[in-house]
Amino acid sequence: MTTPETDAVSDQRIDRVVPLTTPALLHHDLPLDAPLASAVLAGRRAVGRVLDRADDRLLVVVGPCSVHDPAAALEYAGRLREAADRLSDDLLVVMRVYFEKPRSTVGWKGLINDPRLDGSGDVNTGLRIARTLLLDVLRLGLPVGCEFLDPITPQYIADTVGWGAIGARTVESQVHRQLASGLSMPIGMKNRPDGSIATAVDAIRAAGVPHVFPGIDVSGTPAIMHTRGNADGHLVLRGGNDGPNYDAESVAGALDLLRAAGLPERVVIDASHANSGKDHRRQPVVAEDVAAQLAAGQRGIVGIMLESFLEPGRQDLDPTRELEYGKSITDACLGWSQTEQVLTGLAHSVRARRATLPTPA
Ligand SMILES: O=C[C@H](O)[C@H](O)COP(=O)(O)O
Ligand SMILES: C=C(OP(=O)(O)O)C(=O)O
Repeated sequence: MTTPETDAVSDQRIDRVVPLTTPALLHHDLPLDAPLASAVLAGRRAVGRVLDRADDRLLVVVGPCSVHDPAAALEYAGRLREAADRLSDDLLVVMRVYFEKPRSTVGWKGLINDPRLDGSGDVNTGLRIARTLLLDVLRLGLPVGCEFLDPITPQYIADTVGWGAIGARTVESQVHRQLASGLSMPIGMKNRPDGSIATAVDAIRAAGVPHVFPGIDVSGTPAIMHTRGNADGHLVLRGGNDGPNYDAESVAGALDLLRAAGLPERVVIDASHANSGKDHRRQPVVAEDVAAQLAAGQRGIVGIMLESFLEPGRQDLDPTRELEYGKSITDACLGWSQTEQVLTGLAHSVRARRATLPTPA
């Protein structure tokens, strides 16, 4: 029996509750068929081989800071696919297809949360658009990379994902470390926004072992998840409040921390975020420095992340103005032509690094 008192206890700050579709329903409507599932598995294996240095190519996670217009993202994917094919001897290209944006304070939280870009929060539509695009990008022949932010959304989309990230703002969170321990793909742990690398190293260790925690299963039913641990965790250096951490000295320091923790000595360098001061024009500078480290024989750098879209820069989400096609509404991105130049330069440096290694007998 409810009374005014019992009614007044719960959900006092919940304005509305709207039913959410289940993961199983979304999978039913938008299935990952057998050929696409094979492509996802091949992508994950390829990433794993680069991380383990069984493959001497460079992992490149490249694409928009966030997807807000699936048509533009798909056009981008078409261009990236051609570049990825051309450079596939040296680069393993994964497209950033980011739908969940962690905000420093407030702001648009990504296409899953708000697909209409107007605060209406139609998550059902957001999930549907996101899964459709993920399948489309896979069909084009590119593995996809996502940040996992919400602990519920992975059941809706994670089957399509070849590489995942836990972001700088959530890397210390037990919820996200547990989540990573159960995710099926390699997960990059970013250093904290204040620059703490030790926190990301802790996250790799925490996600590397089994956990038990409440979650939802694919039918949407509350479930107790018993995970196996994720052995493919790795560090992503994205710079911090006190400056960048992509330089050779920072990389060496990060590799030392990993060694001391008994973890594989491998890092991915994020050329954007605090490594570029969010100025897209600095991403090529970071990439050149990384390329020089590779050419000098640094094998600890296994990958790089670039924020890139069709058009350079960024634009504000302003409801009174039409958005410019192919331009980021979150962080500033490299434009396409510059992206191609950066990718070509990285491929050269991978060849130079290969030349520094002894030829196998
Ligand atoms: O990658 C995107 C942003 O850097 C991240 O979401 C934080 O953005 P904000 O500081 O503008 O909120
Ligand atoms: C939010 C992101 O990065 P970070 O967590 O490093 O700020 C991102 O890569 O979109």
